[in-house]
This record gives sequence, C-alpha cells and structure tokens, in this order.
Amino acid sequence: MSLLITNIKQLIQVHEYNTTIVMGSDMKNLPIIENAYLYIENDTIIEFGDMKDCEGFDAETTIDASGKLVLPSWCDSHTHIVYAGDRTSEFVDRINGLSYADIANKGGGILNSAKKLQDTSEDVLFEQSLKRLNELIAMGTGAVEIKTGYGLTVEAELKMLRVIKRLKQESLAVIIPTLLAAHAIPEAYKNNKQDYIHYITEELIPKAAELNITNYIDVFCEDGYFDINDTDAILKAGKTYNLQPKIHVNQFNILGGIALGVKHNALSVDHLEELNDDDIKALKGSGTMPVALPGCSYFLSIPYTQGRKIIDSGLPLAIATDYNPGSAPSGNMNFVVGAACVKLKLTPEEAINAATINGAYAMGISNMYGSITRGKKANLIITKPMNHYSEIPYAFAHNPIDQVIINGQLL
Ligand SMILES: N=CN[C@@H](CCC(=O)O)C(=O)O
Ligand SMILES: [Zn+2]
Repeated sequence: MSLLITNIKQLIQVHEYNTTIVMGSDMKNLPIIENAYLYIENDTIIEFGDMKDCEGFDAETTIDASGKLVLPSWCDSHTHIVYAGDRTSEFVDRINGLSYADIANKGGGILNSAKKLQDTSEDVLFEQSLKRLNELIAMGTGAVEIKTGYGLTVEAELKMLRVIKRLKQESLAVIIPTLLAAHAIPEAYKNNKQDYIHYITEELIPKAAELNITNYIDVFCEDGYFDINDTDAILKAGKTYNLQPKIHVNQFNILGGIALGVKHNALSVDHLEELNDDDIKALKGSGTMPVALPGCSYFLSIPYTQGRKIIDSGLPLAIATDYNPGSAPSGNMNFVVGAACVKLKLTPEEAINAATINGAYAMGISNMYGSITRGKKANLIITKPMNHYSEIPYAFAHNPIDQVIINGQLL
C-alpha cells in the first residue's frame, strides 16, 4: 500500500533526524516545508520534500492537498474516555454554585462515575467508549492515552482494562493504557483509607499487572484523595511490577507530588494548575514531562497551568484533553491547542509542539510518533484549506480537520 500527498501548502513538524522531545526556547521552532510532498508506504513515512523534487513515485493512491496543511496527528497523552454515562446533572449543580469539591463531598464526582461504571456491562462500556474514541480520532487525534480509575474495585478496574484492550484491537489509533490505581476513596473505606491503600497495593496492582495490558500507573495526588505518603506507597508497589508513573498532581493544591513523581522517574506529571518555584526546580534536568490540561481549567473555572513560565524555565511542556465526564468532557485537541495559546500564552509553534512530539513523549512513543520523520509511523492530519498553521489555534471552536490518516490508512 502506498500513498502520495502532493501540493501540500505547509508540511509541518518536519524533522530530518528523529527528535523525541522539544524543550524551552526550542519549542518556538516548528520546522515546516512550504509546497511539499509526502510519500508513505504501508504504515510508514518514507520520503518528503519540496514539491519540485517530487519525482519517481508510483503510488497506488495520490491525494492533491492544494491549499491544505499536513501535520502529525495529535498525541493526546491524558484521557479517561472509558466511562459510563455522563455527569450532566453535576454540570448544572456547578452552574448553580457548587464547587467540584462540594459535589465530591456529597458522594458525586468520581464516586458517581464509579457507581455507574460498576453497574454497566463490559459490552455497553466498550460501545460507549468506542464512540468517544472514534469522535476524537475524527478531530485529528492519532495516539491517545486511556486511564482506568472509575472502577474503584479490582473487578471493575479489570473490566476497564479489558475494555481498553478491546479498543486497542478495534481501533487503528495508538492506545496507551494506564492503570489509574488510586483515583478516589470508596465510601466503604471512607474512615479507613489505609485499608484501601493496602487493597490497591496488594490486590489491585498485582491482578492488573497479571493482565499485562499496561506499563503505566497513576495516582490522584490531592487533598481529600491520596496524599504524598499514600502516593509514594502506591508508586513503590507499581514499581515492583515495572509500572512507570504518570500522575495527577497539583490540580487544586501543591502537596509535593511533582518532586515525588520525579523521584519515581515519572514519565509525566499532569494538571499543574497550581505550581510553585520548587516544582519547576524539581522538574529541571529530569526526564519527566509536565502536562497541562487547559480543557479542565476551562470547564471547572480553575487556574490555567502556567505554560509560559514552564517553557521560559527551559522545560518541555505537553498539552492534552483530560477527556473525562467530570472535569473535561471533550476530546477536542484543536480546542486544547487554541486554549494553550490564548490562556497558557504559548505561541502556535509551542502549542503544536506540545500537542504532537511532546504529547508523544508523555506516552513513551515519541521515537515512532509525533513528527514527520522518515521511518516514523504515518499518523497525519490533512487540514481544510488554510494559509498558515496559526489558523488552527486562532479560529477557536472551528473544525480544522479535513482528513485523518492513521498508520498509513486514510479514514
Ligand atoms: N482529577 C482527577 N481526575 C480527573 C477528573 C475525574 C472526574 O471528575 O471524574 C481529572 O483529571 O480531572
Ligand atoms: Zn485526568
């Protein structure tokens, strides 16, 4: 199978050599070729260059992309798309003045989603999740991390993992599963958190590891959920099964979760709506990617992550949707790229780097995804006609996607 895309107005995120992360002032660079071609064989990028050098390709399919841009598909490194039903009633409660914490304290929030998920059959959960996955692919996402965490029992968490496995089998998109082992404390353990942590470390993690579906572990490190000591214990237990941390930290409070994540060699630390200088210091020189989730800040009306400060400190930054029923019910990476510019004060170049190569890094796949590089997988977006990539974040809430290619296949 071979595919040639010709007359590309701008071929974006082109790297001759295999770049796997961009950080600090380098995030301002977004290498492009104007009036370009791209040649794909099977699922792999084989060649690209200036249109005037496009000779000798005998492709089975040719797409004329005149007036359109081509870029790597979005790499969404933080989602919770396997959930049951929705939480629209809590949305209305928040409009009427309740906070996210108020709702959680009266048994809503994550506990509400857990109850719904426990009561939903595996097949129905799969169908609901597949629909969300297909919607986000149509919006340009080609690689996506999916967390568990709405199970809160071994049985329901394993059900979530099996659903993620089926999504992987069903979909062309790259799916990176994460065991969100500690997301909330179930009602039955309300006055006995240590027993629940024991249940997580001694039962859930070993049984989840047995399924061999995930390489990553997550904890919601936050006041009212899991503190630093709990998080430390759970990450240590994960390490014995070779699960690398990708953790929820600093969403509402600074507990020291960033430094703890770095200590445990976390691949990413996500949220960071609250951030201090010690957090920035902890990240310096580490291999841990800070991940901002502007859709969550938008939906909950909480502060936006200081993306500008993170990048100006010389660090890398990734952006992701956090698609979930409670704090960010949207998988639209185009919106996230726009919000990163408007609210995090990233330039379009920085936002596109954050949503492609750095998003791929935050899933451990940037050696094969996230840039236009010979030998990398052909996961691509062809945009609607536009003059410049800055129009993607500029025209907020529009749909810039014309076609999506995943693993060399035109969807
Ligand atoms: N903060 C923790 N987890 C999710 C939200 C979970 C929920 O409200 O259902 C998040 O990343 O925002
Ligand atoms: Zn999340």
